[in-house]
Amino acid sequence: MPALSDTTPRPARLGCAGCHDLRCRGGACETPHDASTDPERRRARRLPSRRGVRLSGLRCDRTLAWATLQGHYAAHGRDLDLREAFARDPQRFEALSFEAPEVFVDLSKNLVDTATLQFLLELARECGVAERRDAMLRGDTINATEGRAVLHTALRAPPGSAPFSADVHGVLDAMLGWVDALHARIADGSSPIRHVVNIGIGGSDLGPQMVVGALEPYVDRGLDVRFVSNVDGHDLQAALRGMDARETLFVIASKTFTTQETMANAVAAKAWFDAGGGTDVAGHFVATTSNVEAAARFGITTTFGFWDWVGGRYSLWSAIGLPIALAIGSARFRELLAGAHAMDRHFTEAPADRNVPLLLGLLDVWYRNFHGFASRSVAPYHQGLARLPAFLQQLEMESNGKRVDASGAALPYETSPVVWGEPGTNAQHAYFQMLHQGTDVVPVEFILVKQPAPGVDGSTPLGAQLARQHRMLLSNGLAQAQALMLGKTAEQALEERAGTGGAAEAEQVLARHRTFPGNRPSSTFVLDALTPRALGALVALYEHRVFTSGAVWRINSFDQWGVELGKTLSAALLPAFEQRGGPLPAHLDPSTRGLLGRLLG
Ligand SMILES: O=P(O)(O)OC[C@H]1O[C@](O)(CO)[C@@H](O)[C@@H]1O
Repeated sequence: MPALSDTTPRPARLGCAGCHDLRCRGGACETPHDASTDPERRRARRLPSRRGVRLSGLRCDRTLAWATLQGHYAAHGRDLDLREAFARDPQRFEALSFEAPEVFVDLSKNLVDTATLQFLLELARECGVAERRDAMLRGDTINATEGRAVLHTALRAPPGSAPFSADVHGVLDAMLGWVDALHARIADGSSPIRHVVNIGIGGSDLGPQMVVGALEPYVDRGLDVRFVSNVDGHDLQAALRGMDARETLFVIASKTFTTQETMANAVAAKAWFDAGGGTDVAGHFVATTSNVEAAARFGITTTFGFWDWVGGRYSLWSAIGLPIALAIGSARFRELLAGAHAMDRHFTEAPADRNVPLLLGLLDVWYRNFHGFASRSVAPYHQGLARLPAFLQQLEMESNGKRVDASGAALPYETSPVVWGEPGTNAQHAYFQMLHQGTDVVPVEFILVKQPAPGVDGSTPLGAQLARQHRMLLSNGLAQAQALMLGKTAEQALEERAGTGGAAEAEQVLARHRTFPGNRPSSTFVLDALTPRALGALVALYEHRVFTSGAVWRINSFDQWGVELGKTLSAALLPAFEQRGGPLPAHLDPSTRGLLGRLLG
């Protein structure tokens, strides 16, 4: 078989080899070009820049708006009753529902009124959210602890409209050209590739995996795209079961190309490929990374690159999106980018009081810091979005799960809520009991998609049945939001069982179990259809929402130092597992030592 790389463009250019700055054309670079080999200089380049930690605006809890919101919460917010609010204001739905590109958002079932939103918008103004957004879009080093700009928005901007446009579109065109060529060869029978296995973890897995699942009806050329992330070898084994090495393309996806799990799985994949009679590693392994040199050392010659200003959890728009493009084709990948760009423009241009990501981020602050709600549940009523909660866990909790501000000062207020969820209707039969009757209030986010997948229509008996099921799905989603808000009184519960003949006392007790407090908040997002464009817009909506709450909380939403300690300790423990039988390390705490003994014994 011809090597896949034969027809491929050269690896993506990653900017100046010395300073890794894409703007640098060599001659203008003040950093000696041999600096990349000098660890001291490399470290120095990563030091926080002063520019990055100089934050505009006030710390949120020192603003006037914060004090106003505290008063508003005590006077109106804490006791706001949604049922009364709707009875008082027949226009509440119209006043509190919003249009963003591709996504309609109903916030009217939340514990807010228009005054709450005005005070929250004032908070955003005092905290300098718009200034921070503009600094991000300009390419300022807002990720100060890593000395990096944050420019995922540039990845989906049309040519010439954002920083690094030539580089971004150079890689994008090369990657999509490569995808088109492979698809053409699959179509004319000259490529045996049938399966793609993306090996990556975190941002190099969750985004592409979520998108490929969501856009399954758009899968092109019948390519079967799978994802392997866990260092647990069962993950890889399960993904490869029944596959033929000659028909398999591996995408090794890692921004750093050093991540333990991904590297281990890549080695295992290579062993599987060799054992399966594969000979052409260069033709069956490609890499998506910002560390082209490491990919080359692995023996990979086809690499699509990206830049240090693309954070892992914001990277599905970059070369990390290769498995998405392989699954749905280049034109639809461009639609995904276009949808995200439309949301970027909305976030930049829409007036604050109609700016949906801004309002959602502020609502998160309201619930977290004033109501004290510690978690939010996301319930997509679409099986394709099954991995959305997992994707959002990384996006939101890795971004905003911080306890110091961007300058390192300890924060006296709470930051990221726990984000969790499952697709409806499955979630209803699992944890919705707690949402309706538990002791904690958990705001819920319902995501409803008006139209079923293309082809689900009444033209065949199966299509008609699936269309009916789609109607069931939507009625379930809508009903759950209704039930959370309306609840059921003890009197209603008693009334329902009137005449069933139960003893009065027993009926009273039962009614208490069958009572729902109601007044539980939810937001409902409505998409017309789960198209690539709509999904792009939805994901960008979440990205900007997380940016907004992070900016109010004054944290660096773009680093992730909290994942480092565990990695270091794991590397220190590994030798004990590898040299089985040797003495246990003496310095360990008694619990870790005891468990280690148990595992090694
Ligand atoms: O793409 P890489 O470099 O393999 O990193 C994978 C993931 O690991 C993390 O650094 C966390 O461990 C994420 O932020 C990132 O998405």
